[in-house]
Amino acid sequence: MTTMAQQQRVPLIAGNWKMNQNHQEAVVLVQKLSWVLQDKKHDYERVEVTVVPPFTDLRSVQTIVDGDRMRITYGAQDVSVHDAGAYTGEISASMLAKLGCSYVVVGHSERREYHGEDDALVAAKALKAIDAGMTPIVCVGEGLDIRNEGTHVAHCTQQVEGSLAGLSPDQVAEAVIAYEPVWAIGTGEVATPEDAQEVCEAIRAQVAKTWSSQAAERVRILYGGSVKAANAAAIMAQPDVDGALVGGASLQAEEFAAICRFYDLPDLSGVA
Ligand SMILES: O=C[C@H](O)COP(=O)(O)O
Repeated sequence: MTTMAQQQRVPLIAGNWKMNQNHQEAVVLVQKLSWVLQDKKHDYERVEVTVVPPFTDLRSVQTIVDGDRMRITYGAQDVSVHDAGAYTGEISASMLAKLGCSYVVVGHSERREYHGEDDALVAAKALKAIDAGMTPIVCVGEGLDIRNEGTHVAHCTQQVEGSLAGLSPDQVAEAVIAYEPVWAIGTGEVATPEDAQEVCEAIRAQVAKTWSSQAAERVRILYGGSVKAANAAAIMAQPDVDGALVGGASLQAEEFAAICRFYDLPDLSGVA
C-alpha cells in the first residue's frame, strides 16, 4: 500500500553517464531519450527524469533541452568546494547553476575511492550546490568487506550524518540521498529489493533522528547499483526507495526510458 508520504515524494530516475559520451554523442542520447519518452507520453510529474553527463557536455545538453523545451532535467557529476580562483581543473557551483543544472552528484563512491573524498568534503560540496540553487544527490554506500561484516546499515547511516552535516532540516528535506552499495556498482551484482529497502529505511530513520521527521518524510532516497529495466520495478516497489541512480543502463535510451517508466514493467523479483 502506498502511504501519503510516499505519494508526496515524486520518484526521481537519474542517469549518471560517468566518463562516457562526448558533447555530440550527448545531444544524440538526450534527443533519443526525449523521443522515446514522448512516444510513451511520459508524465514527468509522475516520475522525474534527469541526466548527469560529463562537464564538457553540459552546454550542449542545456542547448538541446532549452531549444526543444524538453522536460528532462540535467545535472553535474561533481562540484568544487571553492567559489573561484586558482583551482586548476575544478568547476564551481555558480558555473553549473549558470548552465541550468538542477542537480549535482556529490560523494559518489568513485570520487570517494579515486579522489579520497571524505564525508566532510562531501557535506561542503552539498552546501555549495544548495547555495547556488541546485539539489545535491548525496551518495553513500558500503564496500563488500563492510557488507560481509554485517555493519553496512551503521556504516551508511554514519555516512549520511557526516555527508549532510551542516544542512538544516529544510535543506535535507529538499536534498536527494543515493544509497549505492559499492559491490553492486557496474558489476551486474544487484542488491535484492529487500537489501535496498533495509538501508533506505535506516537512512530515513536516521534523517528523522538527526534532522526532523518532516525532513525524513520529504527527502528522496534513491537506490543505485546495476539497476536495469529487468530489476527496476521490484526495487522501486520498496516503500523507502524513491528512485534510482543509474549508471551503465542510462547510456541506452530505450533501456533508461523503460526504467523511468518502471510502473509499466513487470515485477520479476519472484521469478527464478
Ligand atoms: O551512479 C551510478 C551508480 O554508480 C551505478 O552504476 P551502475 O548502474 O553502472 O552499476
